[in-house]
Amino acid sequence: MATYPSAKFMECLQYASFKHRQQRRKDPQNTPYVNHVINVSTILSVEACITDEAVLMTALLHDVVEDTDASFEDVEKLFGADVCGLVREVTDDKSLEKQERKRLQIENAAKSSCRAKLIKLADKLDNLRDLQVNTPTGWTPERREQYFIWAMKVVDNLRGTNANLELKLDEIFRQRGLL
Ligand SMILES: Nc1nc2c(ncn2[C@@H]2O[C@H](COP(=O)(O)OP(=O)(O)O)[C@@H](OP(=O)(O)OP(=O)(O)O)[C@H]2O)c(=O)[nH]1
Ligand SMILES: [Mn+2]
Repeated sequence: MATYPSAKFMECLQYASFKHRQQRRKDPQNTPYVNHVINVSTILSVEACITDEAVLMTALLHDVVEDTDASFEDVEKLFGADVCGLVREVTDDKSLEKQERKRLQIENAAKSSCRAKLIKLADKLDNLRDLQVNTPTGWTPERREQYFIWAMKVVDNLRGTNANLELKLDEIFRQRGLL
């Protein structure tokens, strides 16, 4: 009989918390960055009832290549090709201009695999929940509002993936007057 959480899931949690250890979120409380990736994995497990372990592990690793010195090769060596392929799907190319990265998130959302779409939905849900209560340091109210508008365009290209997550996202968009 399988026991949970698995050793590889725990290793993933440890790796993510180590790699993000020096990063903080942009909220006024300077929350440790790892709280965000734990939230994304927890949303998928608790709110979306996902049991696909590679998806839950990738949620923990979804910003590790984008935002730390970890490489895809490191992730593949430690956690295998399946998880690494998913991390690739949810990683922005930081060498591109910010505007282009934002445009590509909208465009690439539609082309993503179903499993990557789940992680992208949970990622946006956590970021938007945070934005409902916080304005990131240095952001104007307009920039915060623009994030909701842009996030809805990304989410629109992820639809048909998980009814529960999409309902929760739509409730936020409704509250902002976007739906
Ligand atoms: N809501 C919120 N976001 C924060 C906070 N700290 C860091 N972020 C990150 O900031 C990004 C949004 O800021 P932008 O200025 O639009 O984008 P940038 O950081 O990529 O330049 C989000 O990335 P994203 O591309 O939308 O997703 P991802 O990078 O998390 O995958 C989010 O992860 C915070 O305290 N609250
Ligand atoms: Mn994220």
